[in-house]
Amino acid sequence: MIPGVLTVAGSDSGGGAGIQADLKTMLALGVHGMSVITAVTAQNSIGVQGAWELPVEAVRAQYRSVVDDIGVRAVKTGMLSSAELVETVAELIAGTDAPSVVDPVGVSKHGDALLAPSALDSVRTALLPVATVATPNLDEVAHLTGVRVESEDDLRRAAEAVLAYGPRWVVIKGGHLAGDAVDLLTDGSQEHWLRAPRHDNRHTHGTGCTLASAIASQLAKGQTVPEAVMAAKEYVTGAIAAGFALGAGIGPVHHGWNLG
Ligand SMILES: Nc1ncnc2c1ncn2[C@@H]1O[C@H](COP(=O)(O)OP(=O)(O)O)[C@@H](O)[C@H]1O
Ligand SMILES: Cc1ncc(COP(=O)(O)OP(=O)(O)O)c(N)n1
Repeated sequence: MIPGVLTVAGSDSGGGAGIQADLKTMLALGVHGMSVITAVTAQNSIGVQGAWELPVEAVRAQYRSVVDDIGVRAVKTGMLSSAELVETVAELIAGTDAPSVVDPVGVSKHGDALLAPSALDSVRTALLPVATVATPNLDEVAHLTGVRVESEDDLRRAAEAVLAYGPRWVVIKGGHLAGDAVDLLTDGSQEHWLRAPRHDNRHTHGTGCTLASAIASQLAKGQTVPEAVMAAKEYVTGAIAAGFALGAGIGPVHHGWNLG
């Protein structure tokens, strides 16, 4: 049976990040992707031109439709926009018997806000505690914990600060540091350093969404968290290497790079 994976995230009209990146990743990794749309963005390679949240009852209804009938083997969250949506999604995940990958999306690559500042506390106190794996980037770590990562040496301190909010595992994404693309996966006792060569490719729109969806896809196929994160890192590294120009700005990663 093909395992089902659910993404709870915002729509990116340009197709590089958000729901669109998640569903493409899931197809490329051989799982059945399903979606709960939390917000719609007007977005392209140069930025986010507009964003509209869906009502809480629309999010709840989409989630119940999928989980109650089809069932899910893993859940991934992305753009949640408001405190009310963060708290609703946290409650839904807590009641679902499947691993969850929480990408605490705050701001797009172009600096456009995808989460209200007033929602940060709900991410800390409601969403992170129900995450199997949290995948913050360095900017999200700084906003959530106050820890500023300037080099690889700071990644362990950042991971400890995020783990204090309760996710079982955390991947601190060091993608915005100079040098190799190094991420740290830890549950507080085991540590796995994931290192890949930095690809000198400006077409990196959607890297974070792609990594988190790939982790959820591998978990749905029965891998352990370390196995899933290592396989996801390999997938996102290949997708970045094959990223391509589209529009006038930052193009998307190539989600189908592994399909031949
Ligand atoms: N230029 C790059 N070359 C190789 N890997 C990269 C590059 N940029 C980011 N990554 C990797 O992509 C993944 C997503 O990280 P990042 O881009 O920091 O996330 P986000 O999109 O949330 O800011 C991480 O595994 C990171 O190490
Ligand atoms: C709708 C939507 N969700 C999430 C993001 C952020 O995606 P990410 O993978 O972190 O990629 P960049 O925006 O950093 O390229 C988004 N842009 N839109």
